[in-house]
Formats: sequence, C-alpha cells, structure tokens
Amino acid sequence: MVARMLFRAVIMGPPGSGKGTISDRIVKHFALKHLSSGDLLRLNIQKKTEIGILAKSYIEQGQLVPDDVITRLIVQELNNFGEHNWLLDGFPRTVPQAQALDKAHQINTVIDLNVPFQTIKDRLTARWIHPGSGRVYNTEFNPPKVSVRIFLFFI
Ligand SMILES: Nc1nc2c(ncn2[C@@H]2O[C@H](COP(=O)(O)OP(=O)(O)O)[C@@H](O)[C@H]2O)c(=O)[nH]1
Ligand SMILES: Nc1ncnc2c1ncn2[C@@H]1O[C@H](COP(=O)(O)OP(=O)(O)O)[C@@H](O)[C@H]1O
Repeated sequence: MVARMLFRAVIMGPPGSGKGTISDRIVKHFALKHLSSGDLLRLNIQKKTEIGILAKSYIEQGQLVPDDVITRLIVQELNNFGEHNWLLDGFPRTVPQAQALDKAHQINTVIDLNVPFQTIKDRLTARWIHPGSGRVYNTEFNPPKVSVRIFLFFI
C-alpha cells in the first residue's frame, strides 16, 4: 500500500498582505480545509465561549492572544480535520507557536506573502468587510457586488 502524502500548508504575511483573500482562492481550487486563526477567534467571540471572552480583551487592545490559548485552539481544530488536506492562515505568528505547530504536525508547504509596506497601507485603506459573512473586499481590486453603503469600513 502506498501512503498518501497529506498537504499541510501555512500561509504567512503581515496583516493586509492578502492572506485571507488568497487562501480563499487556494482552498477552493485545491479543495482544502481552511483554518483562519482570526476567523476562529471571531467565531468564539460571537458565541461568547470562554476562549472568545478572553480573546476579545486582547484583540480590543490590539494585542496578540496569548500563545498557549491560541495554540490549544488551533491544534485542537487541526486534529479535528483528521486526514484532510489543509491550509492554515494566521497561525503561527510567534516562535513558540511555530514550535508548537512543528511538534503537532509535519508542515510541507509555507507560502510567505512579501508585500511592500506602502502597498499594504493602500490595500487596508481600501479594505471593506461585510459584517454578515465576514467576507473581505477591496474597492479597487475586489469590489463588492452590492452597494458599498451596507459594508463596514475596516482597517
Ligand atoms: N490589489 C490587490 N489587493 C489585494 C490582493 N489580495 C488582497 N487584496 C486586498 O487587500 C486587502 C487585505 O486583504 P486580506 O485578505 O484581508 O489580508 P490579510 O489581513 O492578510 O488576511 C483586502 O481589501 C483585499 O481585497 C491583491 O493581490 N491585489
Ligand atoms: N496566531 C495568533 N496569535 C495570537 N493572536 C492572534 C493570532 N491570530 C489572530 N490573532 C488575534 O486576532 C486578531 C485578528 O486576526 P486576523 O483576522 O488574522 O487579522 P489581521 O491579519 O488583520 O491581524 C489579531 O489582531 C490578534 O489579536
């Protein structure tokens, strides 16, 4: 029997570099599971879970969620994916997170988005988010189909 190689990928880059946008395209094209640390935290905040309530206090202050908290959350979610191929977005963001991920899973692909700072500033100025779905748009690159008046300006 030939063992099938599992696709375990991480996408990295600063906020606004396009991780979420590009991940959506990659996961659709290659039929991968997508795990975004930001989306998972927002879901927990929305559901008012213990982790969500804790995470909210850090996010509101513009801080990273503590390594042990986010690591437990992500590793547990990845374990639930079992034998599926996946793309991880927004994790790891620190060396201890990277070390923990390395212990838990064998990563075989890393995509690092190298985008100039000025481009990121321009993109974030034009970034809009649909509050209902969490979908991200850009007034120039990827405009929403319906009137921008119902979209929330987000930087
Ligand atoms: N011009 C341009 N804009 C992009 C590209 N990729 C993403 N964006 C836009 O840049 C902004 C930030 O993208 P996002 O996916 O939220 O980045 P993240 O914070 O790294 O997840 C959004 O408004 C996107 O629509 C790209 O390749 N070109
Ligand atoms: N790997 C992580 N480690 C710690 N905090 C995280 C991590 N991923 C997300 N967060 C928290 O969630 C917030 C939102 O994350 P995200 O949606 O990825 O937005 P952005 O890429 O714009 O920072 C971050 O600002 C941070 O506070």
